[in-house]
Amino acid sequence: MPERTNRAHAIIVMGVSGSGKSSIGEKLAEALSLRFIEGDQLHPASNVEKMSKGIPLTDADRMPWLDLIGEAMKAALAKGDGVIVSCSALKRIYRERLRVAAGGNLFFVYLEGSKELLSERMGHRSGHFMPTSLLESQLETLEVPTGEPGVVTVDIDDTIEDIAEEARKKLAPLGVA
Ligand SMILES: Nc1ncnc2c1ncn2[C@@H]1O[C@H](COP(=O)(O)OP(=O)(O)O)[C@@H](O)[C@H]1O
Ligand SMILES: O=C(O)[C@H](O)[C@@H](O)[C@H](O)[C@H](O)COP(=O)(O)O
Repeated sequence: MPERTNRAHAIIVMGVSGSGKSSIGEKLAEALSLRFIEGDQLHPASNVEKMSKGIPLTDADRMPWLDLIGEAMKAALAKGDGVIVSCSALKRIYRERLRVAAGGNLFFVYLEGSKELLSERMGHRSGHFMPTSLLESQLETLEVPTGEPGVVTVDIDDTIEDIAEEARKKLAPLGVA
């Protein structure tokens, strides 16, 4: 379990594509006065190209990307800054790698929602490289993090503001405020 202290924390807003990682991450960062990093922007070009073609990423594709996210969190924490990053973090081994990178000082906000709602939200998005056809493989790959240390789960069937507020309330007892 991450320590309860007043020091800077790293938070990853996680979930499958369309769950609202970018939207909630930005809102939560605003509420907690933390810097927000869009994890999608750290993907190597080859990953973006693959996803654009509707090809799911493999573990080998994701590892260099997770390491870049890990380095970004580590750099922020080293300066004493808290940071929020959006990252699908679908498997437990990915989350463990990210926890190690953040020196154990990492919390996850897991955005949980039905396939129908996720598909609807992905469908409404324009100009994004991720096709809705990849939702199926995202859901198959997802290992639900609920119950792991430092994880809070929030339901996405709400407004962006209320979801971010729910996440903030659930993080507060863990020492993240
Ligand atoms: N709670 C919400 N209510 C309504 N629309 C939402 C909500 N969360 C996200 N969206 C919209 O759904 C789409 C996917 O959200 P996004 O933040 O890009 O998700 P992700 O980063 O997980 O792929 C975007 O068009 C976004 O504006
Ligand atoms: O691990 C993965 O397969 C990808 O990282 C994926 O989960 C991620 O969601 C994409 O970057 C698409 O971006 P959005 O999540 O913003 O749709």
